[in-house]
Amino acid sequence: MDLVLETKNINKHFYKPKDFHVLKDISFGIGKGEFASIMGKSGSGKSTLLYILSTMDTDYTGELYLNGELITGKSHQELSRIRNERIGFVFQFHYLLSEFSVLENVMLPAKKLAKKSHAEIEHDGIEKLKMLHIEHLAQQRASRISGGEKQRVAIARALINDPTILMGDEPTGNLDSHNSENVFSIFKRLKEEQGLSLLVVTHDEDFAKRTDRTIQMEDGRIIG
Ligand SMILES: Nc1ncnc2c1ncn2[C@@H]1O[C@H](COP(=O)(O)OP(=O)(O)OP(=O)(O)O)[C@@H](O)[C@H]1O
Repeated sequence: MDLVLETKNINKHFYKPKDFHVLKDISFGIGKGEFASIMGKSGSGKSTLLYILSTMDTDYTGELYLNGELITGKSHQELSRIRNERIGFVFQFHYLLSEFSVLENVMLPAKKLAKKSHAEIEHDGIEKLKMLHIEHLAQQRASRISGGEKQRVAIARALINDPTILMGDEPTGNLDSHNSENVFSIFKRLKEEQGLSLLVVTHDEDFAKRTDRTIQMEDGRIIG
């Protein structure tokens, strides 16, 4: 199977207030079209790992590959481009710009990439909103929509540059069960209809059970 993401022996320490070995020999891969979840107790290292996988943290040893390409060791400028082009990220909180419209929020990462014209980006933005059944909210201010809708806008924004992998750090952590189910269905559909790969940290066992694979973490290690 083609791996969109692979890690080899990732180790990380925090040195303050004292030496703490937070990630220990993390080696695993995510295949194309795979929907994987990461579970583990609070403090087991899930967010720290996701920070490294999303190329935001470069302070570790070991190797990270995206689509077979070694990412470790690249410059911050290169990493910023790679992140914007290939990785979509959804957080527990939506981080939308509240004074901007829904469509403007969704368009932002594509504008930053500056590969397409404004009209093309707008067209893509509407397409993503349609895919998530929220095109009727396009001109609405982000501050004036519901929590569940905001998370769907955040997903649309994460998809605007057609990433190869979508990562989530407790993307349903702030949602009620109805909206959590909605987000799960969207992720499942993205996998099935678009062959998107997904890697989601969750505390929700029901969510994790329904993914293709759950990676269990304990004390900085993968234990299953
Ligand atoms: N900047 C830091 N400096 C020192 N220790 C840190 C730092 N960030 C996190 N830690 C510690 O590293 C460990 C792993 O943290 P991390 O946030 O990755 O856990 P987690 O599994 O995501 O937890 P949660 O489920 O509560 O979000 C914790 O013991 C935490 O206190």
